[in-house]
Amino acid sequence: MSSSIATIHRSETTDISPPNRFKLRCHCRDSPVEASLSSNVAHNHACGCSKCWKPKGALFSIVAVIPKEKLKVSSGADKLRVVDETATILRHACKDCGVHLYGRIEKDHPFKGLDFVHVELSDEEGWQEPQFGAFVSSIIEQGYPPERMDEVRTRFKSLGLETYDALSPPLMDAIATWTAKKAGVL
Ligand SMILES: N[C@@H](CCC(=O)N[C@@H](CSCO)C(=O)NCC(=O)O)C(=O)O
Ligand SMILES: [Zn+2]
Ligand SMILES: [Zn+2]
Repeated sequence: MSSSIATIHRSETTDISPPNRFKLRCHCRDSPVEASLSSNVAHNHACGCSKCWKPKGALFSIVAVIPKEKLKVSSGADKLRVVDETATILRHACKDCGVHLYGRIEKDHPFKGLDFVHVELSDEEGWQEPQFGAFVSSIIEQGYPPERMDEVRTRFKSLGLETYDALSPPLMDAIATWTAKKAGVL
């Protein structure tokens, strides 16, 4: 399946050696859940949607993708539960602290094969920096005053980041391409 989006992402991620050096940890002081990542992430972005995990008080989540075979839960797997079994992204959260360790897509979907992760759960440096703001208008759905959206978008701009009310154009194009191929029109 060389044309799948997962393959495209795989070729964009950078291998880190030695494998499993980089760990994401939930916020539990005792026995945190731990996921080990063996490559860097891709398409890191600030997401304003209501479903992605963000620290208390934050307006945006920082979330990126990694091929699912590059992520292993290395500790505390028994503490994970899926937040919403009906969602496209099955977000696996710690039952005790609520932090999302990874989100996996199991259904037929252009991003199947990728896991969604939050690199701020790692102590290490060197992760891909956020590349854009996604689902920015979605913060209004969570109570942010619409008249203050200019401030938010201006702040992104000052950081050199474009803002979108969906994903970035390359990701939206990849979704549309997958859909068109599935429908047989491409
Ligand atoms: N307005 C909605 C948007 C939710 C949404 O569509 N989120 C995107 C991006 S999450 C990572 O970037 C998505 O793909 N969701 C699929 C899923 O959550 O399963 C809201 O704010 O809830
Ligand atoms: Zn926890
Ligand atoms: Zn999101």
